Formats: sequence, structure tokens, C-alpha cells
Amino acid sequence: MIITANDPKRTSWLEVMPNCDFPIQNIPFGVFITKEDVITIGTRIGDFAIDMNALQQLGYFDGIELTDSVFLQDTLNDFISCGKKTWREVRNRIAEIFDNNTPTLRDNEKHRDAVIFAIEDIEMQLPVLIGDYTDFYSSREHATNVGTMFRDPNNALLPNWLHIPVGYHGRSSTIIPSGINIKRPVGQTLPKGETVPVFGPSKRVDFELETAFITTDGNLMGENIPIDHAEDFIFGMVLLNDWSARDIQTWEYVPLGPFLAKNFATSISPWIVTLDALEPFRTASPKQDPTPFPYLQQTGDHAFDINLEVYIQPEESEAKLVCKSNFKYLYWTMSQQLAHHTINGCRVNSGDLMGSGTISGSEPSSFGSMLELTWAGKNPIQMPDNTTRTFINDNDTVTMKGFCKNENVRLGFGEVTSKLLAATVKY
Ligand SMILES: O=C(O)/C=C/C(=O)CC(=O)CC(=O)O
Ligand SMILES: [Ca+2]
Ligand SMILES: [Mg+2]
Repeated sequence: MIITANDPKRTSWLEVMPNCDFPIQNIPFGVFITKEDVITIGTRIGDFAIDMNALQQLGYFDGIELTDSVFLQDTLNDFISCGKKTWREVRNRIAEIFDNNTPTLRDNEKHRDAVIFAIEDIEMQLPVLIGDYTDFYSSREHATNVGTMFRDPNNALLPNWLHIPVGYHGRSSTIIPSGINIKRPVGQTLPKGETVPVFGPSKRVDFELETAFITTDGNLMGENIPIDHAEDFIFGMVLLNDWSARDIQTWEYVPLGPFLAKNFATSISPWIVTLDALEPFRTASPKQDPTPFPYLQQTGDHAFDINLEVYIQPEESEAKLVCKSNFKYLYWTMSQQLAHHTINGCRVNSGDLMGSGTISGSEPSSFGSMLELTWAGKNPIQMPDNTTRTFINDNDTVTMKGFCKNENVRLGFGEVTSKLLAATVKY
């Protein structure tokens, strides 16, 4: 089925400002709550949120095989379970309904009032019920930087890294949508040069610039997802900030991996941009040497050209752009991550979230964490208010943005933003 929703020439009767992340070629999916406390699945064009349940009740999805209440839900999990053919049909239909030349909804004021909301009148929710959360470690530059700082500069990449898309199982209970503030975690750390740990608020709270993909279900326990089908199991992508307490991490994570240093908060952007929408931005990923095992081999291009930015805004100050990176720098692709994740028969469910790992490029300005940008605190970053940062201070707001752009279309993810508040846990 052709992705007619991607037609770059199409314009909408809803106003879309230049440089907006949500032209009619995007049509992401999310969950929002209205001022009347109605929670619904929706999409976005320009600065308008569109109630997809209302569209369905008014007959706009007639002819597409959907259950009656698939959009009258507080999560996208059931819709995601419908599978790629249905996602595509719905996205194509939405493009048609909002096409400049389609009068049906455009000229029906009563229907418009039921379906369309100004973006400032709604509140975004977490888009999916995330059963399981995995975080990969797929940027060669990031793994090399951290290995250089924390381990051996001469053997910065661990011996498994070029063979396995390394990952760890995270925790979904503290995944939050953009706009929710977080608190500085407390925990055990080992001060430099000491042999006995101390206890208190983390002094090294960091961001990690990541994207994540959301899966659909289909493989049973004991079955794998072959790499050539992996993209059919990916509903779409979001931006992800894997908040990390570096001092807690270095003390706790040997030998079993990240634990409390990374499960206090993980922020995601609320609109899921489908792989279909990203299709025009498909591009090559770095060449892999050594050649991976056959279950990780694929032909064609499996990365996407997604520009990524991170801003830090101190309280009462302008924001500072601290990092510019790109999703295409990642060594391991999403299909390789998913093929690897399931090769042992591990089942994935609708709504599982798979973090890319920190996305660093080769330029220092593209490093995806403060740990790398300041080289473990050695090179502080100047802020617009003349303060400096080695890690994130109390009341700093960290914002990540992501967008794709070619000669025809610009579309994006919006942002994931969150403020770090002071620790409040009693200790
Ligand atoms: O290499 C290390 O010792 C630590 C790496 C991380 O903290 C990164 C992690 O969570 C995985 C990633 O985001 O790439
Ligand atoms: Ca991470
Ligand atoms: Mg996290």
C-alpha cells in the first residue's frame, strides 16, 4: 500500500506555520486530555490537536477495519496491535480528510468543533502503556568516549561492542512525558580518592540524548523477529532523555549494569512519529566492520536523518544550545537492535519502548551527554547568565528537539523538556 500521506505537495486547510514540526506530512499519534477531562487518542497538524475518537464516531474512518472504541482509550497499545497496514490506512485517511481540497470536514463547523482543539487547550499524556523498557548503547562515539574516561583509553570499546548491540533492561514505572519536572536523586557515591562511600544528593545529574522506538506485538515467546521483518514491528519513534546520575552510576553498576542511577526518571516526547512518516529521510548507517552474524545482517538503508539538539536553560535565563547530533550516527540500527533483542526468544509486546542509547557524533559539539561535553567535568560549559555547568544544576530545564528536513518537507518530534528540581528525599 502506497503511503499517500507522505505526498510532499499536499497542504492542509489547517494553518501550519513555516518550520513547524507537524505539517500534514507528519501525522504523529499521541494521547491527550481536553479541558473537559476527555482523554482520547489523537494526532496533530500545525498547532491543532485532532481527536481521532471524534473522527471515528462521526464516520470519517468508515471503510477501515477498526473496532468501535480503538481511539477512545488512554493509551495507543490497542491501535498499535492492529498492525502496520492499519496504521498506514489511518494515516493516509487523516491526510485526505485534512487536505486543502477535501471539503467534508473543512466545511462542517459542527464536526470541526467536535474534532479540533487548539494545542494550548489540551494536555499531552504518555502515549503508550509501556510494559517493558530496554536501553541500548549503540553509538560507537559515545561508547568510546565513556570507555576512554571510565576505563582504558587504549581499549575504550569493550571486546563485545562491535559484535553485539549491547543493552540493559530499564524500568518503565518512571517514564514520564515531556513537561513533567523531576527531582534530583539521592544515593550512594564514592568520592574521588576515597574507599568508603557517602550518601546524599547526586552531584552529577546528567542528560542522555536518545531516541526510542515503540514496538507492536506478534512474536510469541520462543520466537524471534527476523531482521528483515523488524521494521514491521516498529510503530514509530520519540525523543528520549535518559536522565543519569553519574556518581551513583560509577559506584553501583559493576558488574550488573545501571540500576538506581538511571531509573529515577526517563522523559519522552509525547507524539509518536511513525516510521512511515520518516521514510523520506531514510539514509545509510555507518559501515560495520567486522561483519556481524547473519541474524544481524541486512541490506538497504536502515538509519534516518534526524537532526537532534539539546538545550539547557538555567532558571531566569536564556536557553543555551549545548549539543547538535544526528540519529544517523548510530552504529547499530533499530532493526538490528530488535532482531538481537528477540534472537533468544524474548517476546516483545505492544507498547514496549527501546531506547537507542546516547547519540554522540564525532565532533565534540555533537556529544550527547554532559559527561562527554565537559569531559567528566574538566571543561565546564558557559551559560548565557555567566554561570557555568559541568552537570545539571537544580532548576535547570533540559530540552531536546528532533527534526528531519529535505528540499520538500520539514517534520519533527516537537520536544521533550523537563526541569530538574532539588532533592527532597529525606536522608
Ligand atoms: O559505558 C559506560 O560505562 C556507561 C554508559 C552509559 O551510561 C550509557 C547508557 O546508559 C547507554 C547509552 O545511553 O548509550
Ligand atoms: Ca542511556
Ligand atoms: Mg533513565
